[in-house]
Amino acid sequence: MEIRNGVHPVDAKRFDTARMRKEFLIQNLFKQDQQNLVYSHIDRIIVGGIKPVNQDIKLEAGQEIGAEYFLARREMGVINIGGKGKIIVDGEEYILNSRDGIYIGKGKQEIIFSSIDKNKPAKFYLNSAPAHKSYPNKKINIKDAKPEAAGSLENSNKRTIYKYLHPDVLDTCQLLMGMTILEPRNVWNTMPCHTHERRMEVYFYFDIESDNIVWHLMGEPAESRHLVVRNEEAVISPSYSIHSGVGTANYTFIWGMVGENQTFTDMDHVRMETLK
Ligand SMILES: O=C[C@H](O)[C@@H](O)CC(=O)C(=O)O
Ligand SMILES: [Zn+2]
Repeated sequence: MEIRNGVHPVDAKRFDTARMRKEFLIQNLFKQDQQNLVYSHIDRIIVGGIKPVNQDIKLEAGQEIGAEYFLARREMGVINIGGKGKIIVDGEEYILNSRDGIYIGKGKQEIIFSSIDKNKPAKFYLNSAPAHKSYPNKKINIKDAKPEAAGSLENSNKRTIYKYLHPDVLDTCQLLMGMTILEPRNVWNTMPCHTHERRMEVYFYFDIESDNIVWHLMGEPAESRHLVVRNEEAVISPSYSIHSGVGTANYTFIWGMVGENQTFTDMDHVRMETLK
């Protein structure tokens, strides 16, 4: 498991492109037949990709977690962005089509990921956070997720925010997770932007076709920086950082949040004139 430390905003001001990418960008998430996890010391979120092709993948804890099994003291959300897949949780089978998600609660011991068709492998994107109470597993189809229409054509940011792991959909200890889909010819996300001092967030961008890119904007509002993000890459966003982006074409992203509360609207909105 790769470990990432937190970054102080005063230090982050001095980072060059390479250092920005080293600290905040997560690349190569999906490695064939491997579990691939990044552990951030920011709220101890784990971000991962699992792409089973020729074999099933059983989720292993690793010494970084210091527990007998991965979810001994954690909870997890998974959204499949690839072909049809299957997750077996302590013997119970869940079939996940593309865009289906699942919440798996603390205490579940054996979690096995597989693809139904190895020519169209599943790609399981996961977020996990510390948890101290066990809530039931639940599969979430995009139709079960709580949708919120956002943006406008005039601002090139017409999109729908689908809340998968959200108090209106199911109970979790702290993890919130969802997927935002931009409409064709709309390229901006989360602008006007916000921070949320009480939660950190991770954005995972996908559906970026061919050689298009997303310019992900981050940093303190008056000290903004960018990361050039390619398909299936994620960005760690500390609480002090804005998280917004503009693509050279439309794209989709999954956001995950952990921290102090689960109030989606608890955002510190940034006025446009504050941005620098
Ligand atoms: O705190 C909330 C998160 O930043 C996202 O849900 C925002 C988002 O998906 C969007 O505006 O498109
Ligand atoms: Zn946010």
